[in-house]
Amino acid sequence: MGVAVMKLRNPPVNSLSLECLTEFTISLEKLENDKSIRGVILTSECPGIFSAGLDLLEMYGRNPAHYAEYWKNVQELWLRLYTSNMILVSAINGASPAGGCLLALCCDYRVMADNPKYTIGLNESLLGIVAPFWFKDMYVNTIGHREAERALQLGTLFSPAEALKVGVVDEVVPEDQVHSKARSVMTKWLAIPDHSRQLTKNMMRKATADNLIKQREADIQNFTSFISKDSIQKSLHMYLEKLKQKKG
Ligand SMILES: CC/C=C\C/C=C\C/C=C\C=C\CC(=O)SCCNC(=O)CCNC(=O)[C@H](O)C(C)(C)COP(=O)(O)OP(=O)(O)OC[C@H]1O[C@@H](n2cnc3c(N)ncnc32)[C@H](O)[C@@H]1OP(=O)(O)O
Repeated sequence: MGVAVMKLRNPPVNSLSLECLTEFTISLEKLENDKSIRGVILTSECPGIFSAGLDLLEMYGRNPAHYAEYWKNVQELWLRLYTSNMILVSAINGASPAGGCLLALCCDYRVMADNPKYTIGLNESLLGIVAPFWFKDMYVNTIGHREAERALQLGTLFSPAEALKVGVVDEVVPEDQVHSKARSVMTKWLAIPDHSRQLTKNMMRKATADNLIKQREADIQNFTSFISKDSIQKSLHMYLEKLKQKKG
């Protein structure tokens, strides 16, 4: 039926390393150029994890040129996903913090597994960093200004039930039904003529995408100088240590 399934596979936690981001963007571009493909189901092959978001090791202890290169690729993936002409449905089969949530938010419809261990949200403030304006814009577009304001400040990671209530996801289903539900949602969306759906999607999303496009270079510079600060590097160090200690 012209539907591709993209499975994120970067063990152990599907963090979005530079290599992973680049491969993702290229795969997406190929699908976009394949006229037989009308829809993509985005899911994960890592058990219990949709995506741990941006790779913290790409943002910690590197040089400014690396940060700039990394951020350019984060922007590129976001622009491609958010403005895709294809129907994107995410089958969220695990934890989905920060950049993981961002991937899901780019989709046209989000189905999440009903497992309270899985959480989703933009938790950047918990790491001592700030979600960029275009993450924020997409959050506001999805859940409204007040909910986004609160969730961004608190770095809220929502359980599936909470995510459904606030509108971060569209549907929560038993874990073993995530994929079948994503497929049935896709079938419904495929019934809409592509041209009218695509024009409508473009009308809804263009202003948000253009907002980044017109200041991409400045955004890269902001990110690079922000992430290079000693205080921010210190926060990231502490967060990485906390992740390590969780194990021991
Ligand atoms: C003024 C403003 C201007 C500009 C904007 C500025 C800044 C914006 C900057 C950045 C925005 C970033 C968005 C992001 O996506 S940041 C990433 C946020 N991600 C997280 O907080 C998730 C952290 N991870 C977890 O919570 C958990 O790992 C988990 C729930 C995903 C999985 O838990 P598990 O118990 O199954 O696994 P762990 O033992 O915790 O982890 C295994 C292994 O993986 C490492 N790891 C986890 N997450 C990441 C990651 N995101 N990047 C890199 N590595 C990660 C973890 O440390 C473990 O490593 P070791 O095995 O100990 O080596």
